[in-house]
Amino acid sequence: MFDSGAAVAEALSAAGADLADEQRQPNGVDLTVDAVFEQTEPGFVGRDEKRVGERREVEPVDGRYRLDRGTYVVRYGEPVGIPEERIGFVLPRSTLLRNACTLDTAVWDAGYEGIGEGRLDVGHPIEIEPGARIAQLVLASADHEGTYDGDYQGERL
Ligand SMILES: O=c1ccn([C@H]2C[C@H](O)[C@@H](COP(=O)(O)OP(=O)(O)OP(=O)(O)O)O2)c(=O)[nH]1
Repeated sequence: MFDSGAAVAEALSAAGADLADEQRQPNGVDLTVDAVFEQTEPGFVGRDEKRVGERREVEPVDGRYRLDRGTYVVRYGEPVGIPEERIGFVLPRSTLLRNACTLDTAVWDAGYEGIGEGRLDVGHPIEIEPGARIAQLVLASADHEGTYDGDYQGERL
């Protein structure tokens, strides 16, 4: 069972997000793009440790990110808080898909609070304005033991 968009908006507002009316959708809340990065060195995923590799921030040109084909990392503009008994998924706005681009999401855990990131795949060059809505967060009911207490807890808050 998924929460209504109003319930998702309530969870984000409780986490400190200042939502515009157009971000409130029937089934979720749109997230905006705050920054775009290109990875410049390998990251590391080991058995016990992990590290995010260096990246370079893409600067807008004449008010737009002008992105060539490739894989980028985006930072979302809103603080997110995933309530207990919920799991979050961030899906791409369909206009991205309609333009041969997409976003990938991992699991947004119950108890996570922070300003998260996602992978933006650009399959055909696209222009995106900083602050534009690019994704939608939905919340579903979920059983869990414990809440998120990992390295990204509280990131960028
Ligand atoms: O696309 C996503 C998915 C999740 N998150 C946030 C919420 C999530 O709760 C947190 C940690 O995600 P995950 O547990 O998948 O990361 P990890 O690499 O396993 O890190 P950790 O070892 O801290 O669990 O990152 C994102 O920013 N982007």
